[in-house]
Amino acid sequence: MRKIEHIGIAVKDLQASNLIFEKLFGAPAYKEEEVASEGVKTSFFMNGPNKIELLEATNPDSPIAKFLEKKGEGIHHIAFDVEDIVSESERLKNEGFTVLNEIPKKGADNKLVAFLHPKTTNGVLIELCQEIK
Ligand SMILES: CC[C@@H](C(=O)O)C(=O)SCCNC(=O)CCNC(=O)[C@H](O)C(C)(C)COP(=O)(O)OP(=O)(O)OC[C@H]1O[C@@H](n2cnc3c(N)ncnc32)[C@H](O)[C@@H]1OP(=O)(O)O
Ligand SMILES: [Co+2]
Repeated sequence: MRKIEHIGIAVKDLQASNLIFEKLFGAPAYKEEEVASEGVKTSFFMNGPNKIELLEATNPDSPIAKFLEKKGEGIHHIAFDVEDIVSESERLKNEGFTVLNEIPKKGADNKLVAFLHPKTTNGVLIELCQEIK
């Protein structure tokens, strides 16, 4: 695992939250993207070297819809940049973490992604991200 790639924030209304984060950072989202397989609409902001991903649910079975129901809006996951997502997932599995998808999935912003169950990471959902070259 290398640096933090992004922090994911669950929101109820993406457009309303875009306005809040645009005011916060003084610059608009550089990208909006729907990822149907995850049941989310996303927007991305850069602030210096840091990336923030806002996520709104697009259906009631989405992980974001469930999270909002249980915990409300707020930080949903921390994503780490990895060079090789398959070998890093394997390493983490061998260390005892529960890898939720051993076959990486296509995420947003040109990434392959895999998740570690928050029950094995002190209650924090961890996303691994490998850039698709
Ligand atoms: C846009 C693509 C991608 C990107 O490119 O960046 C994304 O970021 S996609 C983000 C959305 N996708 C995911 O989150 C996929 C991974 N998540 C999951 O597979 C599930 O959400 C889960 C973590 C396995 C939980 O699912 P499930 O067991 O069905 O939900 P429950 O609501 O019953 O929760 C069980 C348990 O886990 C706690 N929980 C759930 N989500 C989180 C979270 N984000 N952070 C911390 N804890 C979480 C939940 O509170 C429950 O705890 P207990 O009540 O104590 O049992
Ligand atoms: Co993410």
